Amino acid sequence: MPVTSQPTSIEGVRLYESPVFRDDRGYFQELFNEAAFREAGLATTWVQDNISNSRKNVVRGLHYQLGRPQAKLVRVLRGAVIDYAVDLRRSSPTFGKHVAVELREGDGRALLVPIGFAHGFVSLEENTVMMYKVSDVHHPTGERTLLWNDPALQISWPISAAEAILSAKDLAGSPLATAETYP
Ligand SMILES: Cc1cn([C@H]2C[C@H](O)[C@@H](COP(=O)(O)OP(=O)(O)O[C@H]3O[C@@H](C)C(=O)[C@@H](O)[C@H]3O)O2)c(=O)[nH]c1=O
Repeated sequence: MPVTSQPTSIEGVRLYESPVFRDDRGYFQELFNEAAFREAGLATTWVQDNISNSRKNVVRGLHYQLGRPQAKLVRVLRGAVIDYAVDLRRSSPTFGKHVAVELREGDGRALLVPIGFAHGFVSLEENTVMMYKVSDVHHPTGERTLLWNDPALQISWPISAAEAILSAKDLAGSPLATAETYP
């Protein structure tokens, strides 16, 4: 069955949709079919699959890697998130701008976060499970965090800083003004 794709407000960030077959048992979906994604225009070679489980109001991000940058193909297996991709390509007309997309279990959707973007999400439900493919391996010394609630990003998060649950690393993220970026 074909995977369809649609653009977002930022060039290169795309939303893919796979058919979800529902019946009285529940649903079935092909999570990843290489040929179907290639037909839909996405021929990236993925080298690693990641999964995370988050309590409600967990914010992870906004993350990117220097040296070994990663494209990410992001979907939600349980619960729901608002997912964000922030353009960190200095030469881009949309530098500093972001796309926000709601992803939830059973929606058949996958968001492509290309190389050159920071990525993050907020979990809207308890035990939200996110799964994503990445195009390069984890490179701890190249990991960077863009400060999730830097006002310069103009992201309207659905929760306040007091409600958000973040890692120590993410609390200490860099604002856009001093963040290292991509060419
Ligand atoms: C990202 C990553 C982490 N780890 C380890 C390092 C650490 O001990 C533990 C938790 O790592 P973190 O706190 O960085 O996990 P997390 O905050 O979930 O990081 C992820 O956030 C989302 C938004 C992304 O876009 C991902 O690319 C990734 O950066 O897992 C790996 O072994 N491999 C990996 O690829």
